[in-house]
Amino acid sequence: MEAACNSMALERLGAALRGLPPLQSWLLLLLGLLAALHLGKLLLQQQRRRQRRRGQRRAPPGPFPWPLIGNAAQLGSAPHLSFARLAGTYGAVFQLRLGRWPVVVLNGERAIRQALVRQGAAFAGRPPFPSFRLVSGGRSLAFGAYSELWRLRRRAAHATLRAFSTGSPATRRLLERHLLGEARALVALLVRGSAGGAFLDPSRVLVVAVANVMSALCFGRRYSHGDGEFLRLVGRNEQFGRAVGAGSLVDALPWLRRFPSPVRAAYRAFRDLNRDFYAFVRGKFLQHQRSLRPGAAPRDMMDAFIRLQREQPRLQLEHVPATVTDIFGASQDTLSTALQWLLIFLIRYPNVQAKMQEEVDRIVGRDRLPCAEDQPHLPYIMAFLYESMRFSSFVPVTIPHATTTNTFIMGYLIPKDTVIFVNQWSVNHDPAKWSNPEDFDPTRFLDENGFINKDLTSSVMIFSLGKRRCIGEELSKVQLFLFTSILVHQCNFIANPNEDPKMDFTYGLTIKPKPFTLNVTLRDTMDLLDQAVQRLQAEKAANDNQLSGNT
Ligand code: HEM
Repeated sequence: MEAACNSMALERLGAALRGLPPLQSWLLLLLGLLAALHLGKLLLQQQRRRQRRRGQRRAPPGPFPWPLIGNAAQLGSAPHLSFARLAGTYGAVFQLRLGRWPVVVLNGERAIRQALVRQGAAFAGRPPFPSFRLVSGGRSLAFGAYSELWRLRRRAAHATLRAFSTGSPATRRLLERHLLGEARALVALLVRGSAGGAFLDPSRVLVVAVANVMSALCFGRRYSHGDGEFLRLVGRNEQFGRAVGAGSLVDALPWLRRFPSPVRAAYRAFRDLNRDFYAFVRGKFLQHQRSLRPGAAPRDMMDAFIRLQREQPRLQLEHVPATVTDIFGASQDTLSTALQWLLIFLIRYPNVQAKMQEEVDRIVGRDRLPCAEDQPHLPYIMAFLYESMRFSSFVPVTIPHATTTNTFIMGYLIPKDTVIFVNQWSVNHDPAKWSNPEDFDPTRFLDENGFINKDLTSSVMIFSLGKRRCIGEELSKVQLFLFTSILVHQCNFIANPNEDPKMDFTYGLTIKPKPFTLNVTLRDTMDLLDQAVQRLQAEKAANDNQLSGNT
C-alpha cells in the first residue's frame, strides 16, 4: 500500500516537473537539495548536542582512510605541508590512519599548547614503533615510553647536560673553549676549500665541527676532520631522520620491509647505523668505567653519568651508554642541520649578512672575537637566528608522541595509545601570527628601538613544549650564537651563481637543504682565531697540571 502511494507521488512529481520549463525544474531540484542539506546539518548538530549532554565526545574529523595503507599516500614528500593543507579543510585537530596506526595531527599554537602543556602527561607517550626500539640499544630516553623511571632518567640527563655546558660560568667557559677550537678548524677548512674562487659543499665539515664539540663534552676528546671512521659514524644523519620522521613508511607500513623496496633499504640502513652508533658510545662507556678513579672529579659527561648511576640504583648500568647515545646523536644531527640553514640564509640574503657584520664590528670591534657575553648586545644576530629557525622550521614535526590515557582536545575524544603528530611548522608559518610568513625577514623580531621582542622569539616553536621538550635548547642556542657570530666576524660568504637559488629540502625528522656550495674568504687574517686557541690551550694545560697535582 505504502509502496503504491510512493510510486503515485513520484509519478505526480514527474508529471509536474515535465510540465514545468527546464529552468524552473532545476531551481526546484536545487531548492530540495539545499533543504535536505540544511536538515542534515540540523540533525548532526542535534546529535552532537545529545552526545555532549550524555558526556560523549566525537572523534576528530579527517580524510577517508583507504584499506591497508590508510592515508599514507596523501602525505607526499613534505608531510608537514600536507598536514597544514589538511588543517585548512578539517581544522587544527584532525585524524588520519597510517597503516594500522590511528594518528591525530595537531596544528597551530592553541591546539599544541592545549595538548602538550595543559595535558602534558596525557600526551607525553611515544608510540611503540618498531624503529624506536632500535635506537640507543633499545633503551632510548628520547624514543622511550613515558613512565616514573623515564622521568627520573630525563631529570638526570637534563641536570648533567647543564652541569657540563651552560650551568655555571666555569662550564660555559669550557664549552666556549671547545667551540672556539672547532670554529678555528672550520674556518680554516672552509677558506682552504674556497681557495682560488672555488665553491665547496660545507655539509661534511659542519657535521664534524658540531660532533666534535659534543664529543668533547661527552667523552673528553675530539676527532680530526680526516678521520674516516668518525665521519662514517656521524655522517649518516639523513638515514636516521628519514626513518623516524613523522609519516615515515618504515613504521606505518612495516610489511613493505618484506619485499625489496625503498622502505626495506631505509629500515636496514637505520638498523645498521643505530647498531654502529651505539657500539661506538658503548665502547667509550667501557673505557670510562675502567679508567674512572674513585673520588676523582668527573672528566666529562660519561663519567658524570657513571657516577650518578652508582648513586641512584634505580638507574640501570645500560642506561648510561643509552642516554649518552641519545645526547650525542640528538645534538649532532640537529645542530649540523641548523648550521647548514644558517649558511644558506647568509649567502641567499647578502644584505642580511652585511648587517650582521656591521653589528658585530660595531659592538665587538675587530681586535677580539665575539663571546657568549656579547649575546644581549647583538640583537640583529639573534633576530637572524630566530628568523632562520622560524623560516626553515628544520624540525617541522616533533618526534611522534602517543597518548598515555583517554583524553580530550578541543572537544574531540582522543583514545589512549593514539599516535600524535605535532606540526611545529604550522605554528611558525601561521599567517595570523606572522605577517608575510613566507618572507625571510629578521627585523620582524626587533622592536622600534632595535631590541629583541622576547614575546615573539618565544613564539617560534622548534624545540617543542611540555614534558618532551628538547633538553638541549639552551645549549643549542649558545652554540648557534657563538658559531654564527664568529663566522660572520671572521669571514665573507658568497653563493654559487650557477646554483638554483630555490631552497629545496629533503624531509625527515630534520629537514635538510638540498646540497649547495659556497665560497668563503677571510675578512682579515686567522690571527685572532689562532691566538684564542693558543690561549685556551695554555689555560687547559694549567688546569690539567693543577688537577694532577690535587690527586
Ligand atoms: C637546534 C637544535 C635542536 C633542536 C631544534 C631540537 C629539537 C628537538 C625536538 C623538536 C625534540 C622532540 C620533542 C618532542 O618530541 O616533543 C627534541 C628532543 C630531544 N632533544 Fe633536541 N633539539 C636540538 C638540539 C639538541 C641538543 C644539542 C641535545 C643534547 C645535547 C638535544 C637532546 C634532545 C633529547 C634528549 C630529546 C628527547 C626529549 C624527550 O623525549 O623527552 N637536542 N629536540
